[in-house]
Amino acid sequence: MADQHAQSGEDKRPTEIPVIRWEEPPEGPVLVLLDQTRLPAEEVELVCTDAPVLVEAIRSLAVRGAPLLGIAGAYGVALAAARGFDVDDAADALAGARPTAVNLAVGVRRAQAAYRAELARSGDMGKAAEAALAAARKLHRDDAEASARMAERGLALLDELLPGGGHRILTHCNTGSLVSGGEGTAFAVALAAHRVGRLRRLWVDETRPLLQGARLTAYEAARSGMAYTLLTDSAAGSLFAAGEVDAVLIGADRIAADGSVANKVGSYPLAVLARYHHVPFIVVAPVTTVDPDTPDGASIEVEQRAGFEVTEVTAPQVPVTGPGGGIPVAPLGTQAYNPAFDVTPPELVTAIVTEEGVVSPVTAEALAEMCARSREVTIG
Ligand SMILES: CSC[C@H]1O[C@H](OP(=O)(O)O)[C@H](O)[C@@H]1O
Repeated sequence: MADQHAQSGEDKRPTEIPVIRWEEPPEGPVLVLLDQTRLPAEEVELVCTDAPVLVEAIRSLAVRGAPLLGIAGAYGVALAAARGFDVDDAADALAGARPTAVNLAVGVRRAQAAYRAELARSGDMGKAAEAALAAARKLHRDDAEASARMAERGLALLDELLPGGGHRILTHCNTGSLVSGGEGTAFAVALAAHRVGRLRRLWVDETRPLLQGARLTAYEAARSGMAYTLLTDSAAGSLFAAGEVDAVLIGADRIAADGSVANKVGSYPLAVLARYHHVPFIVVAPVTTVDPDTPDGASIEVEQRAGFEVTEVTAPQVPVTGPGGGIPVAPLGTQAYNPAFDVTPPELVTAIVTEEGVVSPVTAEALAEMCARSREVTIG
């Protein structure tokens, strides 16, 4: 099978530009983002001066991926506070920008709570703004640390489940440095395996309709020097049938209390294929993605996105004619079904890998115990 072997470059972060950074130029603080809608063709920075600009960046997926959304949301609250905007209005707009990834609201509310607590304590809005920024910076640091621990735990699990090394991993969407304060979630595990010579190949689902796999994961894989192969989402089944997949590694946007996993649309079919072909289906996500307040999969709000993302493709070098600003690939007026995520039931999940530990089998009790342990660590 033809391999797309990445050019043998040294292992480096997917871009020379940080995915997200806070800056304080003379004209006032800004949040600078790597615009992920422009990758892989261009590394373009997006400068956010207030919450509404950041809300649009979240909605357009210029900044995306559950853990990074939490970090960006927290910085967004700090930005509103630092620039004297209404913090509660900004927090509500940011938390509601995308409904499925619980991390977004978690990050926003943490920074908002820090702001409110300091304002109540000191009555000083400047100190309150600094408290919100400190909360955002802590979330950023904590996620980087969580990413490293998930990579370590995930690699250990792969080695346990697949003795002999030479793992052939299939992944979906994008879960690397572009969704994280560190090296990501599921992709970080593949990267760890690559670095110790135990990744034989990364199979990369293109991930229609927004092609996070083709545009972003292939980009990160190429920069890492690992062997990877891009495939259409519909080709995954034949890979399983050919015995070419040793494990599936995916991220998550929200994990309900019963262990149901919301992730990029196309994840559930992979879980069914994995079960049928007796292949481990592993979810890698920080504890901030587990939502004890969402009881089960049916309670997860799945973001429905605009149909033109399905009926059109965008190619910057080609004049666009479609109502969505893209090139129509379906008759004009075609209605499209475009859920951004789907939900995998816990019984199809082999393990959930977090920075606090591995939950397997996935039960509500095991998840609750892991979350309680995490809170003890956080509070401690
Ligand atoms: C590990 S978070 C990455 C997660 O986010 C992606 O969704 P989106 O690109 O719409 O933000 C996808 O669900 C990934 O698994």
